[in-house]
Amino acid sequence: MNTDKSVILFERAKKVIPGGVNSPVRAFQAVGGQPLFIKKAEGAYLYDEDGNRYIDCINSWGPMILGHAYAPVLEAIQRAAADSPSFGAPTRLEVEMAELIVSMVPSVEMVRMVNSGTEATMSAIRLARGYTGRHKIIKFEGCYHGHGDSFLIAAGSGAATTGAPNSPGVTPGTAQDTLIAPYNDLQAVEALIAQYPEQIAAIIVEPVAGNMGCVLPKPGYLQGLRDLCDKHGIVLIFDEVMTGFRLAPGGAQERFGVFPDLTTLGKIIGGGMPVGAYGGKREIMEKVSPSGKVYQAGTLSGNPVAMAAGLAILRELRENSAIYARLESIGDKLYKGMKGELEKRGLHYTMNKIGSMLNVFFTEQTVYDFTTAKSCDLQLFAKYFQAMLRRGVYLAPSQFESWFCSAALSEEDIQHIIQAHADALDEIINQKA
Ligand SMILES: Cc1ncc(COP(=O)(O)O)c(C=O)c1O
Ligand SMILES: N[C@H](C=O)CCC(=O)O
Repeated sequence: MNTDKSVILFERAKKVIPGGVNSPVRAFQAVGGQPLFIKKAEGAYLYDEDGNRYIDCINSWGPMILGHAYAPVLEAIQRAAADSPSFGAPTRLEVEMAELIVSMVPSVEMVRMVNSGTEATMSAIRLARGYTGRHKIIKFEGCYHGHGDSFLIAAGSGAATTGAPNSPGVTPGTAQDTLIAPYNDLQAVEALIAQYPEQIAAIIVEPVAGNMGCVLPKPGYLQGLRDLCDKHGIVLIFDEVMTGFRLAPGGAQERFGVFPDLTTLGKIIGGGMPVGAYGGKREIMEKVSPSGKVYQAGTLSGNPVAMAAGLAILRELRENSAIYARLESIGDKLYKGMKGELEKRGLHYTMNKIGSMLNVFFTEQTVYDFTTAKSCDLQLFAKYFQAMLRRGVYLAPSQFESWFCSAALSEEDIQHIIQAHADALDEIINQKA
């Protein structure tokens, strides 16, 4: 595979962009080799600068749920851009977007648009603090909520691969207000609440974690968090930046039937444009400025081009329930096919899956939190990643990320991925022996 153009671009990039990338995980540090520079994408495929084609199993980290260059989204973007890309004033599109989100996400009564998932989570905890008058928050080891200071403590995703889950630059004052518990451990949460009575403003959780690989909540875990929050006057925040509109039209909360006070959204709501949102109970959301005193603002918030793209995709997801059936079936086929290939070889590596999120963990332990996720053989994952890439399958370049399938994958693509997985296993296991 010739990747000369990517090699040259990376050399140029490293001179002018820290690490050569605009987001750390893209640098391939966890898997070796060097990143591919992508020139275009269509449907299920990415094309790099050298013209190589890859089946995309990340889909821009989630947003491209219906595949790349999806025609209704492109048309909506072009129409909106022709009217000028930004006004910095209220628009009809924002109202339609808010109405659509409220109609789809069960616990959201009011919503505020921002520009990224990070902004959404930062704003949500500020709001929870303003609402409760308390300072501390609980987050879970290996969960990632963007790069706000309060969240870069025991963080997953790229932070887990760069060896900096607790980022330098976060002040001790900020860090002391973030309390950490293992994912899926209700007793640890109870212990923190007992240790800091009436001091905890919010519990923020990925209802299905995707930033330590795909890790599912144990039965009763989310309801347990809900009950603890109700008992102790704590705001429950579901970070549905990944799971929102992916696991169901109403996200993980619809799928599990557990409803938070606040929800953070991103990725899919922008259809590939930079968007985030936070929303929830009216009583809490009305504390946001200018109806309330909790300040939050944004020059480009509710940007018309981003709203148009998001509306095009959300309308499709709301109106066409066959899409979710297709996503479930894709996830099932990949899971069964790939698991079958592991079993045929007597390999007991763990696979986790829900809907169209899944991944293979190179550990024999059941993976239910960050400690078990970290038991993976990361070198083996790196070899697997490279072996899949050589076979034209583009995975997230880290063990601590979920796969995100798109509905654009054909039966042929699914079989290609399963065959690539089988061949990659043979290659890396032979190398190991
Ligand atoms: C669960 C979760 N929350 C928040 C974020 C932050 O979103 P963004 O990268 O758009 O700032 C991400 C992804 O990065 C995420 O996966
Ligand atoms: N896990 C992150 C978001 O989903 C990966 C994207 C990034 O950090 O660039």
